[in-house]
Amino acid sequence: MFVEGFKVESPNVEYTENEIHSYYNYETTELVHEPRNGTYQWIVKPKTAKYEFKTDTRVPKLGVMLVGWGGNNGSTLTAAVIANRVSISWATKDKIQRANYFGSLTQASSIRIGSYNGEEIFAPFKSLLPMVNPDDILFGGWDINDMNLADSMARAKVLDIDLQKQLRPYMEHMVPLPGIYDPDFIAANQDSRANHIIKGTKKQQVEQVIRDIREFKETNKVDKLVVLWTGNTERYSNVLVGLNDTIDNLLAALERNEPEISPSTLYALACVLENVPFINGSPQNTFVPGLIDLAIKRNSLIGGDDFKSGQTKMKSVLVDFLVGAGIKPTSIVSYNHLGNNDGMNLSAPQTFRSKEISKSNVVDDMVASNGILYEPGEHPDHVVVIKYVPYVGDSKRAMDEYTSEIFMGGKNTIVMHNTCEDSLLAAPIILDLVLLAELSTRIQLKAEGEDKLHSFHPVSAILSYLTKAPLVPPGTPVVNALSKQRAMLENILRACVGLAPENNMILEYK
Ligand SMILES: NC(=O)c1ccc[n+]([C@@H]2O[C@H](COP(=O)([O-])OP(=O)(O)OC[C@H]3O[C@@H](n4cnc5c(N)ncnc54)[C@H](O)[C@@H]3O)[C@@H](O)[C@H]2O)c1
Ligand SMILES: O=P([O-])([O-])O[C@@H]1[C@@H](O)[C@H](O)[C@@H](O)[C@H](O)[C@@H]1O
Repeated sequence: MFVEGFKVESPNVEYTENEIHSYYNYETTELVHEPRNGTYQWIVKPKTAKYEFKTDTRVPKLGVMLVGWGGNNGSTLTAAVIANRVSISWATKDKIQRANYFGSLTQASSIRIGSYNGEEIFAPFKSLLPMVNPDDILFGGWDINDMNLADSMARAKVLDIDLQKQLRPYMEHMVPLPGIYDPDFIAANQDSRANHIIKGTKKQQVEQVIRDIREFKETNKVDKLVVLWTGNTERYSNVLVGLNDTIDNLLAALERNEPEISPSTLYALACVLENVPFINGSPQNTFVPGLIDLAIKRNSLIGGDDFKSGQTKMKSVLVDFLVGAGIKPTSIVSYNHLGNNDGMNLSAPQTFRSKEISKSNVVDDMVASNGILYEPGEHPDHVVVIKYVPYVGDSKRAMDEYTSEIFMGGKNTIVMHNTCEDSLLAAPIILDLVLLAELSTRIQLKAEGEDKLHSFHPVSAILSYLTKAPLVPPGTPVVNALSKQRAMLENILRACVGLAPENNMILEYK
């Protein structure tokens, strides 16, 4: 059965006018590797760590500024939020379609809250904690191309024409702010698009972005702002001692107008200096070490990298299933072609390499988890191919082949074909990223022994479910298995309302 909402009644949970306060027992383990009876053994000691969570339940008026607002993802998301806000429905060849948020974890998935009279009861994921209603988000942003959002939506060729016609009046007055353009970091084929640029030195460009942020907040009277990069994939920046390896070196490099500082790093720098959350939806290494250190020093949320939307999301499910079932993937080939501007930009070797890295590393944690299947350092063959085929537009064709070793020398090959508008996969991911980033800034926690409540670590690991290459705090393990990422996120939010992790034991019925 599905219910619309719930309230927790517990001696460990207190609801006040503006807060939810929970006192939580975190059941974990402590491992030691010690001699026992003359030989070293791994000893597992169950441990209960007491935590306190405090969530500010005042939902802000949220502004979202997208870098690359005029792109396929940016225009599609903006269109979808408007369509939901005004409840647009439109004619398709199959039926009258209504706006929805399918593909969004926060808006269209559910959680189990328990059993009632022998029936499993589920509630909306978003009912766990007060979240911003996406219908209320105010969008803005930057683009190196000056096209308005209605024309950008038409250029993207993602949404049905009848829907586009209804949306045009809402979007034709939306024009991105000029963006920071550096042809050295994206494909040369993007040069004809770049007609809307912030002039000046890199430092002057950062200062302009800061002015843009302040003006957007003031003009729109938003309480909070999140900036998200959905611009073109850049090549990796060289990480060099003396350039971007420390805060001081990065800021000094900015003063010297060093060419090796990428546009995405400049936007991120502006946001960290303004304490505005910045999320990287692309695979490049925007977060160079000096920037990460600055974000930590200023406790300014950063998250990324690269939306996990399709082929890689499926990979992080399938490989988790195979390895978890004791089956040994030995060859993974991921091919796709698409014809949108993203695909055109990725047709350059240097930008493709950024994407190849984020699409390839996603199986590392799952492979490393099973020493029965894999020798130390052993990995499946893993190949990623992306081709640009203009005719198919945003309708990405993904073809995957997984070959595995199975019982008694057998082999199994799984082949998948997956076709859909890439932007219709990414747009709801962008929504979840900005909503969860905003929510996480309203949560404080304190472990037993800490003297006061504090925010999550500014390198936002709880966004991992939504990214191909999760950015995590230094020294933190990277988890890519989708089920574990979702469980981590859900269970942290459950802890904020004093609910135990969903352990699926259902002992009541065993
Ligand atoms: N399923 C998906 O669509 C998906 C999944 C994962 C990652 N991504 C990444 O999301 C990004 C956007 O994808 P898209 O399909 O919307 O691409 P797109 O090319 O349609 O949009 C990118 C937009 O960014 C603009 N731009 C480029 N550099 C800029 C800069 N420095 N400042 C401001 N604007 C800039 C471009 O003019 C363009 O309008 C890409 O990097 C892509 O790799 C997309
Ligand atoms: O998310 P996913 O389907 O694994 O990966 C996708 C790639 O297959 C596609 O070629 C690229 O254009 C998208 O930006 C996205 O990164």
